[in-house]
Order: sequence, then C-alpha cells, then structure tokens
Amino acid sequence: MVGRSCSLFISYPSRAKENSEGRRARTTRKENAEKGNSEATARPLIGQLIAEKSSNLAPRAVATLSGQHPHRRLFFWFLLRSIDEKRSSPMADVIKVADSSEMTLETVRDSLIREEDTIIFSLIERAKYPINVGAYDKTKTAIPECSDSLVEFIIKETEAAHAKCGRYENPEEHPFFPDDLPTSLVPAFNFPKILHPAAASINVNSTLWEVYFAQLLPLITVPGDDGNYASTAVSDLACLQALSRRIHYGKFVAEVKFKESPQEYEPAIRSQDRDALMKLLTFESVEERVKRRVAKKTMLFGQEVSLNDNCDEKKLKIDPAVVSRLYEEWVMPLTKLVEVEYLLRRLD
Ligand SMILES: C=C(O[C@@H]1C=C(C(=O)O)C=C[C@H]1O)C(=O)O
Repeated sequence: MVGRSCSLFISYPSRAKENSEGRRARTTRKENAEKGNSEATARPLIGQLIAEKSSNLAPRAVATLSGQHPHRRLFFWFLLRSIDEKRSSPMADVIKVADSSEMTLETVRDSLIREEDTIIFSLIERAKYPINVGAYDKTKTAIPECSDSLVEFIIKETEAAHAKCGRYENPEEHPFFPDDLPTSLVPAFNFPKILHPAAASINVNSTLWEVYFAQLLPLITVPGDDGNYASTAVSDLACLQALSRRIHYGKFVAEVKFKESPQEYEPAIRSQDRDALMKLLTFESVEERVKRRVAKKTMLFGQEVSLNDNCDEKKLKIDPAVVSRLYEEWVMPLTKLVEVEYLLRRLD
C-alpha cells in the first residue's frame, strides 16, 4: 500500500472586519474625502442609508430629495438589504462566529456536526472512481525524478502551496507532510489563542494516512482501474483533509471539557493516566447519536435525486452503514486519541 513520510473549524472573527476596523483607525474620513477616496465618501452614504432604511424611505425618493444619483444609492440600498437578509436567514447560523469565551461543548459539537457534511460529501466524491491502485503505486507515477506515488506527489505539492498561503498557521489545520514545508508568505492572522501551546506538537495524520488507505478506502470504492489517477488523488486529498480537521478538532473539544471541569481532569493529567482520561472524556450516548446521524446524512446526501419522491436505496452512492462504521472504528477513536494526547500535555 501507500508509504508516507509523513485540519475543525471554529469560525474566527472575520479578517475583513478586523482589516476594515484597522483601516478606519489609520485613515480619517476627512483625509480620505480630501483625497477624493470613493471608499471614504461611500461610508457616510452607507451611514445615511442605514438611518433612512430604519425610517422606511424608498431609496429613489430619498435620493431625489437629497440630490444624489439614484443608481448609486439604489446600489447601496440593495447592499444593505442583502446584508440584513443574510443576518436573519437560517444560513447565518451555519457560519457562526465563535471566540474563545463563547466556545462551549455545544458549539464545538456543532462544528463536528457541520464537518460530517464535508466528510460525507468528500467520501461520495471519492466513491465516484474505482480504487485505482495506480494512484498509489510508486512505480506508476512517471514524473521525472519523483520517487513518490502520485497521491503523495499531489498532496506534498498542494500542501507546499497551502503552506505558502498560511493554511497551517491556523491551529485547526494539520499537514500530512509537515517536514520541509515552505513558510507562509502572507501576513500572519492573529488567531485567538484558545489551545495550550503544547497542542502544536500533536499531529496524528500519519495514523490517519495508514487507516485511510489500508482500511477505509477499500470499503467505499469498487475494485477496478479507470486511469483517472490524478482526479482520484485529488479526491483522496479532500477526504484526508476533512477527516484530519475533524479528528484534530479533538484538541478544542478537550480544551472545553477541561475548562468546564478542571478539578475532574487534573488528577488524571498529573498522574498521566490515559485510561482515566479516556473514560472521563467519553460520552457513549453522544457517540451513538453521531453514528446514527452520519448514516442518515449518507442516506440523504448519497441518494439519486429524481423528480418523483421515491428514494431508491439500491442506488445510494455509498453505504450508510459503512460510514457509520468508519466513524465508530476510526474517526471517533482518533478524535479521542487527540483529546487524550492534548489533555496529557494540558498542564505542561
Ligand atoms: C468529541 C467528543 O468526545 C468523544 C468523542 C466523540 C466523537 O468523536 O464524536 C463523541 C463523544 C465523546 O465520546 C464529544 O464529547 O463530543
């Protein structure tokens, strides 16, 4: 099988917001107006429109009264309306912003639930191709001076590009090939410091890699070779990244559990008792719900959609029982392993 040398997704306060606040501090409106900066003139207009919007005046009427070009005002009016609609739409809940103070067991579990969707969709995409062993065979890569399999080559190259863009500066993201990654070329984003610094030393991707190729992949693919090695490898990368993000999110889960009841965890941490920690952090009823939910999602996401209402279970793109089993045997145990590893270092 594949040899290797070797990230969930809390939403952080938006970089756009920080940038715009920083900009605001640096440049006064007056200075901008003097420079003829359109952004500066837009801001009071937006402010005015907010006021007008609350007084329910139609933009064209207000524009005519105040002598400004109606199209420009109409544009801002629609912009504000769409921001307003986004705020009140159900989608707003999905992209919930969590900072360290409002992170609770419930919010981290919500993130895990959201990541299930990403995992299941990526598995469905991978199942489109047969197993395609050519993607994993080092002798078939055929790239000059490359001794890696195609999947290793694609993942190393992708991770190098992502590292330059700062992906691994985010504590939720973990590379599969951390050695020799280029440094980030983009300005550092000040991610909230939620985790203990020792978290940075925990990366179980080498185990995930072995499990994914040796055990998981044969369960979701059919035997065969259609030659689509590059697309297959890209699909593998999507699955691996989604699984890795979910599993390493165990660090945040552990942090929240520790913060909620340090007195329960401290004795086991001080005595470095893995078994006691595992027992403390395990919630069997939650695990049961996870298994049932991922099976249900797989059924819903993997069905053939036709215009009549019947769901043909024989045509499901992957077997819901298999996804439930993947979670039971690998995804949840690896998440708990990360939780234990994190807690063992929590008082360092
Ligand atoms: C992630 C948690 O910790 C454990 C791991 C779980 C999982 O991987 O889904 C679920 C319940 C717990 O046994 C949690 O408590 O939510």
